[in-house]
Amino acid sequence: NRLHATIADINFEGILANASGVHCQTKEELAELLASPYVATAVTKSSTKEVRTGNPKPSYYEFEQGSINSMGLPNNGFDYYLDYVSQDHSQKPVILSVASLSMTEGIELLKRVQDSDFQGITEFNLSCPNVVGKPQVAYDFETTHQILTEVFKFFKKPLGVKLPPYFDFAHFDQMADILNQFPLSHINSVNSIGNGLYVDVETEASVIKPKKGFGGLGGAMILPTALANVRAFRERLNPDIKIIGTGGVTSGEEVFAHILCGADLVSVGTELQRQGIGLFEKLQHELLMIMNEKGYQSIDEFKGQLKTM
Ligand SMILES: O=C(O)c1[nH]c(=O)[nH]c(=O)c1I
Repeated sequence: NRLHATIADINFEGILANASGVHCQTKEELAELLASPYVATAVTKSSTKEVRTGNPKPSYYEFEQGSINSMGLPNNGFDYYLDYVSQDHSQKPVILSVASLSMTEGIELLKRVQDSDFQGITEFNLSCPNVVGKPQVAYDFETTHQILTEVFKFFKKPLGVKLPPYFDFAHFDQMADILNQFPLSHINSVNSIGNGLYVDVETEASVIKPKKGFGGLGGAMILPTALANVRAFRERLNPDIKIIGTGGVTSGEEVFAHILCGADLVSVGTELQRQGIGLFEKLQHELLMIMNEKGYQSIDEFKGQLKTM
């Protein structure tokens, strides 16, 4: 297969996935993703111990250049998703996303994953920007180091982390130094650009209700930030730590660019929300066309091979 990847000894046929949060709230949505021959894996909505309804609506808004969301971590509860991923989906791996409303809750949930029958990949979301009063954990390097130190005392299954975008080389360096201390299966980079603000000039108002209109940015406009983060971490991280590239994918071109920067899998959020599951066939077709034009048989021939001047 020309499009393949391996994370934590788990093989993926194809390289496309949903971004956590999109088309992954219910078992039906997850099953629909897995049923698509163009989807390599499904990532669950980040889950918390308790069921959450999330922030008041409207909490999602799309505009030409992308999207803004302040969903507020709505989810059907950890047990619901652990039950689903623990069922046999042998035809495809499923990634379980776990949120951390607090260090103690995150650790408790990961202990339950460790003690469960689930043998797949868990992704610890350290970057939700929309829980009122809660900071994005991964912007606090000391706390991130502390949490990962605690977690890896007991967690022996494949574990990755969902990271927010960073914007400073000192932060790329500091975060990579921390991550390289742990046997992580992968990082997923980037989460939305936190706390953007979209203003509707006609109504002179913000467009989502939570947090006076502040929310995470996604879609086409975040591509350069997403690619920079994928590239920066690929250059800095231990090669055993794989990368799921997320952010700004609307066509095969951006999938190609993510791989060129070092991504092993590529996940899609805003555009998936817009176009639905049919998008994956389009993305895979476009990627293969680009590879044919360039004479690449497999993505291994160009993965991480971004040229510089
Ligand atoms: O508001 C959300 O539910 C949300 N929204 C995002 O853009 N990223 C996240 O990690 C989460 I947990």
